[in-house]
Amino acid sequence: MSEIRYYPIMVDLSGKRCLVVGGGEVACRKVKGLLEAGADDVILISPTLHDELKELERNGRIQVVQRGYIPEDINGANLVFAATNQSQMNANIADEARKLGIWANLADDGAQGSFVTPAVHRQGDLVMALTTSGASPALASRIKQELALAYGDEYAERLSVLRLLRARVLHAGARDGSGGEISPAVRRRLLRLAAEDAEGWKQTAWALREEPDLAAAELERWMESLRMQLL
Ligand SMILES: C[C@@]1(CC(=O)O)C2=NC(=C\c3[nH]c(c(CCC(=O)O)c3CC(=O)O)Cc3[nH]c(c(CC(=O)O)c3CCC(=O)O)/C=C3\N/C(=C\2)[C@@H](CCC(=O)O)[C@]3(C)CC(=O)O)/[C@H]1CCC(=O)O
Ligand SMILES: NC(=O)c1ccc[n+]([C@@H]2O[C@H](COP(=O)([O-])OP(=O)(O)OC[C@H]3O[C@@H](n4cnc5c(N)ncnc54)[C@H](O)[C@@H]3O)[C@@H](O)[C@H]2O)c1
Repeated sequence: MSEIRYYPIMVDLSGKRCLVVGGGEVACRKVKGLLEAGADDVILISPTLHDELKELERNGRIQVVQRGYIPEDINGANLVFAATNQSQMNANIADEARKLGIWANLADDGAQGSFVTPAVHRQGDLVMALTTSGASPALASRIKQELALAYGDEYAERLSVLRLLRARVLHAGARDGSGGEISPAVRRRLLRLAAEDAEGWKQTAWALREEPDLAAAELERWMESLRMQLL
């Protein structure tokens, strides 16, 4: 086992400057992962550029500085990805980042960085991120594919309905079908039951998609049927 035990967190990247150094396949994968996560301030430094990076620059998704890295580049960065094919250069970038208290990722020597990037499966609000702590990135990628099969696109819809139900149940003074206030203990049980209910959300999801005017009524119907199950 590696000596590093990683702590997973989910970071909101909006307004955070992400600096990617290198313009090859690996830098490109890191950039795409950042953009998928909503990063809006991605700067890439590299003398050569993968085609997809050129396209992302043309579309204004990232800023590119086409030259080799210089130490000043790191100023103002919140996260740094050192993904050049020069291991000494990657190590220097990581040293500078460490001195400045900036978090850095090293593509060629994960353990020397302050964080590693996980393999990620997304379906709407569902975000599954996993790591093998550097033991086998290829297995991380494989497990991600297995998760993608088990957690397909219905999970995006299921979560959008659960989010609505949760807001409705937690809404201050939420009432049940007969006008009684729902107690905090019952709310918790109701929300757990809703998460376990593999079918109940589907009617609301259908309404949201096809007949938005019916969605609120469908949500009430589902909540009421869950509440009846608690009695
Ligand atoms: C998960 C993923 C995320 C991403 O990059 O977005 C990711 N690597 C992926 C793929 C992949 N990388 C490599 C192969 C070839 C097979 C192999 O070598 O095993 C494949 C497989 C492929 O290409 O299919 C080579 C490789 N990777 C690292 C080193 C250097 C070293 O060992 O330190 C070398 C040798 C370089 C060389 O040969 O010189 C290092 C790291 N790679 C990590 C993440 C971090 C640990 C994560 C973990 O263990 O879970 C870590 C430590 C640092 C980091 O990059 O953050 C992404 C899958 C994305 C997806 O499919 O969604
Ligand atoms: N973490 C991972 O998932 C993973 C996977 C495969 C490889 N790797 C490692 O990552 C490194 C990069 O892989 P790649 O396939 O993208 O390599 P690559 O050779 O395709 O690209 C390297 C890029 O770095 C740029 N570069 C070189 N010196 C630079 C400098 N001084 N400043 C800025 N940019 C510079 C090059 O111009 C090029 O664009 C490899 O050397 C390998 O060790 C990591």
